[in-house]
Amino acid sequence: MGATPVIRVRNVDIVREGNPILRDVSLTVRPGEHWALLGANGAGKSTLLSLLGALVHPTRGTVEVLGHALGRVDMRHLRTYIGHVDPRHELRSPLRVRDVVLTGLTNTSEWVPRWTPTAEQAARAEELIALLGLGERREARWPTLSQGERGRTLIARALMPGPRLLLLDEPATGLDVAGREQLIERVDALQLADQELSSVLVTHHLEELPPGTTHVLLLREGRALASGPAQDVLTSDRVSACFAHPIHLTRTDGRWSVRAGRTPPRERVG
Ligand SMILES: Nc1ncnc2c1ncn2[C@@H]1O[C@H](COP(=O)(O)OP(=O)(O)OP(=O)(O)O)[C@@H](O)[C@H]1O
Repeated sequence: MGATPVIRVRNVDIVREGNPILRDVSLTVRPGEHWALLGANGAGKSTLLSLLGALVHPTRGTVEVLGHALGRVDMRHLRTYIGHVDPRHELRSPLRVRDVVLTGLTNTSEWVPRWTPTAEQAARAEELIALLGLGERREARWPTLSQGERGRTLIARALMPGPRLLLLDEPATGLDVAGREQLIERVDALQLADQELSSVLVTHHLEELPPGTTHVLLLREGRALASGPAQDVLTSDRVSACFAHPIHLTRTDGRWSVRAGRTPPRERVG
């Protein structure tokens, strides 16, 4: 608990066009913690993730990345500590999986002409490709990849510079059940492989939470409804309040599932 937090957000407000989008939100992510941001559509999850990714400034409050305050140091420098997986990644050239992963080092979508990775960098790319379960697809070209393979390629790409924090914005959106399960399995594997890495994952779906999720922040209308260790925060009552709908929550083998409707208190989680 003594280690410098990877991210410390204190009493942040974000106002856009006069509308409050985040209100008095605080969040501290420590090394090795894996957070999930949960909330209904429009709750402010993606806005909070952009703040964590040093992509936007708060209107009020403070954000520190590894002890450096946003606004006092170069945002681009801070971003080198953060791997942000953007599902809207635009790539025009038909690069191979291996080369897409290597563009994480140049922080570009396309391959930078005349840039050559070192042998060590190429080996790291191969390691990440294997870790994300893409070994057999390493030579495949981007346009031929399934959505699930693209998502996992982008996670490997984000990890290339060795960030301290990985941000995942709804990584399972659009995946079929097999694609979703492969993704969760791989996120689980990488969390186990690097005990220092922290992550923050945004989702609406509790079924998509990797079993290694340690902490949860429930957002409702821009406010933190609850925040803390997953087993404390993820109760049927709290999740029902977060989504303004009665929800029954269960946990089996480390994974969560939900169904609508009230159940007798003795059957509820928490
Ligand atoms: N630049 C902006 N100007 C005005 N309103 C904005 C802006 N960006 C986001 N919003 C509004 O802020 C609210 C929160 O948006 P955000 O995308 O962070 O929510 P979310 O929880 O990620 O939603 P979803 O689950 O639908 O992706 C929404 O009502 C959105 O319309």
